[in-house]
Formats: sequence, structure tokens, C-alpha cells
Amino acid sequence: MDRIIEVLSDRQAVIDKALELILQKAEVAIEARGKFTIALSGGSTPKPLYEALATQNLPWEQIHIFWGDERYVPPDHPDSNQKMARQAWLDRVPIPASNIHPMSTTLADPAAAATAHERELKDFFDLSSGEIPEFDLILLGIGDDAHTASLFPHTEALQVSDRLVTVGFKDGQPRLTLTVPVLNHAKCVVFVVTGSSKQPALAQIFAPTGDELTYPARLIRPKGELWWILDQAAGERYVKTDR
Ligand SMILES: O=C1O[C@H](COP(=O)(O)O)[C@@H](O)[C@H](O)[C@H]1O
Repeated sequence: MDRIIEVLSDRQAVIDKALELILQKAEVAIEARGKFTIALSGGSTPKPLYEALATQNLPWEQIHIFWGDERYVPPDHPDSNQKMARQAWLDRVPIPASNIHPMSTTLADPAAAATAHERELKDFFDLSSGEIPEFDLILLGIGDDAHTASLFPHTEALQVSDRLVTVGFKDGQPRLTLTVPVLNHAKCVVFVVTGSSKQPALAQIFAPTGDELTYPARLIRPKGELWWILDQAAGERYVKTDR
């Protein structure tokens, strides 16, 4: 794993860098395999990045969109990660509907929804039993509590290693999330982190030793590239590029 930490002047510079990485990885994947697979993060941080992606002229029919996690709310709910990405990006470009692979939240039982999405991943990536999908790029964020995707501190989801998708809980509310083995099997993971409220979490995540159950983003050690793109407010302590 190559870990690259970039601390950039402000939020716009972070968005520009993340956009550059996505475009570069998409070009390489499409050239090599005819398609680019990306899993998106939710929350507020990536919205301007998705708005920037909406202005790009890309081979949309070769791009497949998944999510790293989803809040268990209807797809038109203000908290839906899918809804945010559709409004900011996907509804504004001519991407085929069949290339968008949201985590469904319409079943009464979140565990059944996790199983259904796992089936979709296995079919799409043509996986045999025990195989793990290899996303070209997984975009992640962190919360102030060092959670990533919907892997929250001291929850069972952190230790799930025999599933691709599981149910995570925030304050007792269910969410769907890719599991740690899937996140760590990506060709490239890009964390986008802005704002001073994330400083304490970053200090724990980057500490040489620490507790992964308390600071879940420490679990993310992909076999491929690992990028941390931080603005100055979040990452002023980490001004050097670290390989
Ligand atoms: O709840 C979530 O939080 C994290 C971070 O969100 P942000 O609002 O601080 O950017 C996000 O990465 C995750 O996908 C989301 O579901």
C-alpha cells in the first residue's frame, strides 16, 4: 500500500485534486478494461466534487456508479447519499440508468437489502464464491468520530469479513455499508477530508498505533493506492507528502 497525504490550500483545491484523480483513474481503467467502476461517499464533503463531475464530458456508458454506504432512508429522503449524488451529478449527465447501482433501501429488513446488494455486486463483477470485487476507485470521507463509509466506532460491522455488504448502525439507526475487505480490495481509495472539525480524528487515524474499533478509518489499508486529500484546515499538521 502506498499512502499519499496531500494537504492543499483550501476546499476548492481538494475538490480539484480529487477530480483530477478520478479522471485519471477513469481514463486508465477504460483504456485497459473498457469500464470504470467507482464507489461514492456520502455526507456533505463530496457534493462540490460531484457538481464538478457533472460538468465533465466523459464516456458515461463506460462508467459504473456504486456507493460505499447508504443511510437506510427512502431514496428521495434529504439524508440519502444516493439522492445527493443524483442531484449534484448523475441527474445532470447522460449516464445510462443501468450504470447506476444504488444500495436499495426499500425493503423492510436492512439485512435483506445488504444481501440483495451483495448479489448485485457478485453479478456485476462476475465473482465466484469467496471473491471480492475490485473497484477502480473508492471515494471515502470520515466523520468527526473517525468513522468511514458506515463503519462506526465499536459496531459489529467493523469485524464483518465474510460479507461484501453489511448493516452498520449510527445511533441505533441502520445503514448499509461495504465491508472492510471490499474497501481494502480497491485499486485506489481516495479520502476527501475538509474542515478543522476533522483534525482530532485525523490525529488518531494517522497515529503510528491505535485502536481500530474506536477509530474505524484506521482499518482502511487497501492493496492498491491510498490517497488522503486534505485541506489546510483539516491537515495543517501533515504538510509533507508521505509515501
Ligand atoms: O454519514 C456519512 O458521513 C461520512 C462523512 O460525512 P461528511 O458530511 O462529514 O462529509 C461520509 O463519508 C459517509 O459516506 C456518510 O454516509
